[in-house]
Amino acid sequence: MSIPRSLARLTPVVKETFRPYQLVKFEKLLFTASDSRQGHFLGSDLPERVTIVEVGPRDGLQNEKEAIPTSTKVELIDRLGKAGLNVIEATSFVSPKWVPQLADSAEVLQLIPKRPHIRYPVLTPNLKGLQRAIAAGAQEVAIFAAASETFSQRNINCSIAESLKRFEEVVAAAKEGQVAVRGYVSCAVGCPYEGPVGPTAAADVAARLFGLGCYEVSMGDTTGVGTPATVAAMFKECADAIPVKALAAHMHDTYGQGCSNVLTALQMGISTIDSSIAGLGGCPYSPGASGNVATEDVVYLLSGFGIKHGVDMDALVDTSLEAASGYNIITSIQSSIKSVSSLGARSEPGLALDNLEEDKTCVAGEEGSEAEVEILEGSGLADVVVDSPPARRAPGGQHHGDLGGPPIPEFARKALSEAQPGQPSGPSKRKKAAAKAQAEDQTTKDSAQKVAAQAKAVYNAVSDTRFRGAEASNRHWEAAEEDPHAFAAAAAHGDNAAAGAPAKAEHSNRKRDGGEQESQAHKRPKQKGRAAGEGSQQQQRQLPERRPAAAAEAGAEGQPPAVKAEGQESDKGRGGGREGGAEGSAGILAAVEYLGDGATRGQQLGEVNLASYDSYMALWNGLQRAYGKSLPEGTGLKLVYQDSDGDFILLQPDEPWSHFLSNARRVIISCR
Ligand SMILES: CC(C)(COP(=O)([O-])OP(=O)([O-])OC[C@H]1O[C@@H](n2cnc3c(N)ncnc32)[C@H](O)[C@@H]1OP(=O)([O-])[O-])[C@@H](O)C(=O)NCCC(=O)NCCSC(=O)C[C@@](C)(O)CC(=O)[O-]
Repeated sequence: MSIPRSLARLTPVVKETFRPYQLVKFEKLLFTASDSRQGHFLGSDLPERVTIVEVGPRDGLQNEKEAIPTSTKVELIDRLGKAGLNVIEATSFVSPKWVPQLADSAEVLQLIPKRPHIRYPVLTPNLKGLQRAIAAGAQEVAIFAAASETFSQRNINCSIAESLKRFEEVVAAAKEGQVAVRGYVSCAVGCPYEGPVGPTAAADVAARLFGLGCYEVSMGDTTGVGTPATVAAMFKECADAIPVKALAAHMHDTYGQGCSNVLTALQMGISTIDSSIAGLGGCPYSPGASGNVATEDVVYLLSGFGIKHGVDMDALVDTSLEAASGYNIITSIQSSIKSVSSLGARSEPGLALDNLEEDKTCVAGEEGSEAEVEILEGSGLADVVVDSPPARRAPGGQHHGDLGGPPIPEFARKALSEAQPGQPSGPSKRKKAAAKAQAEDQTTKDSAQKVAAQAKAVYNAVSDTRFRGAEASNRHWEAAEEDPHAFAAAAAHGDNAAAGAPAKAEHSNRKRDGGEQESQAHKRPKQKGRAAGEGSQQQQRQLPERRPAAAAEAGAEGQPPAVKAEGQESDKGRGGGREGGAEGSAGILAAVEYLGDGATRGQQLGEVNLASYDSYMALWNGLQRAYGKSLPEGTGLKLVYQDSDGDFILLQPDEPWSHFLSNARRVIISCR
């Protein structure tokens, strides 16, 4: 697999993120249902063809912490087009102050080598965005409303009603310019600020957008909290309000429900699915939301049903691996976590169906043939050749992808079982041949042993890779506990965080799980947002103030935000019961240190009264105001705190505030 320089920065992390279809040529792995069952599932008619709207270049890249070069974005979009995706949401013409990652939208749109059969919609939040998009050559735009008031305010700085008024003029102007308009409804089942959203609220906004003239309305499970049950209820209500053909599903995968929710949408007759290459994505204004459902997973799901989608899986997977390695290490780790937890199930979609016809099932290597197993470059596993078909897991069998153990590729498992004395040895044809001629039997045994050895090597190497990853994380942690500054530096530095931050995020979440949960949105099994919320922090520096005016914030411009424990009104009722640390009856004092280089390393800056702040954003802003000017130019401010166990934790934007208050002993400002 050749990896273009501009796209790739192959990291060890990526080697751990593979899914079966990334190792084995797709068509050799896929299990499909028999022809007779194609298009039907549990009594529902599934669409014959699905349009995939690839949103990675927009939804994915809007969230990246590092600036992605324009040329890379253009290359990614072009490769996605070459892989067969014919609707690719290319970028956003939103305010660059709000989403700096997509500030080069005009250049991106202009530079994409346009292919006649491909559409390149772009997001436009207002008339200004539409005008910019049209000037850059857009032929299709998307407007985006929300079913939740708070999200609407946070995302586009206006109420739902105001946004719809705004969109009225956008749609009118677009029509005049013969530009097609798609609509989005964010938070269609849940809101990161308000919790569950009822189906009627979502359907109302969908109907309004459709009424304005959107040819299609994509229902967004922005935070990925939806399950087939809630998603079905939402789509049912929407389908009562607008034609099903005008509905699309835009699912995020925070809880691993993405594909299930996509299937639910398919069962309800929806034939347009949004997805994102490598599962990139999230929304800068939806703390904790993870990526969109991965395009590879959707393609795999569709292929399993024999539903047409027009995408070349191998080209897609190559692009995905390169995108994951070249763009965002953190995303790769998240997708690793995701794939580890569900790898077994993902590898065998057909097994969910009864009455599979053996003969119509493709496997990784027909008998007597060779299935080339493509192993990622540099993993030491290249050029493994397997000449045995894989075992198929009995329904209800163990999922080897579950956390706690490395996934065992199916073909490896089969080969290993063949090598066990007393085990049935492979397909019946081989058995018969062995019975006919002893010489042949000997050859078969030799071959099986060879395969077993190869498979074992694969398995060991896979285990090793994962094990090394875990070990690296542990080492990172041990080092962090010995030297908090080293940890803060590592956490503040994207590359170093690659090995340790997710582990810490998990660690931090485990800790948090024991603490008070502030809202539904925080009650998730694992944090899937950007580790340490770096993107949000970075953005926060550049964004207009959007915190409610009532939010408490001490400290005048240029002054430390709080240096005394007394006299803070907002301290009341907070911080009681905290042991140790500098804490007064009316305040929670935490030392503020600056993690710099050389002489500035570990410099004590002052103290902050944490109880003066009611949110992560308020604290961040206060510290930025107080100390930002004294930090070296270009310093990105990150917050690390030491908790009551002495652990150092990178403060995340969605950390339940009361938990943070009751645990933080020391705040360290780190920089990069
Ligand atoms: C809507 C606004 C613009 C309002 O932002 P605002 O600050 O309220 O707007 P304003 O009209 O007061 O303008 C403020 C400044 O922004 C400029 N401005 C204003 N508009 C534009 C524009 N279009 N392009 C370029 N510049 C613009 C404007 O000219 C002015 O510049 P200044 O005079 O200060 O120099 C802002 O809130 C914004 O850009 N928000 C975008 C947020 C966003 O992109 N969120 C992510 C996408 S939505 C999503 O991901 C969900 C989705 C779609 O995937 C579905 C799902 O998953 O649920």
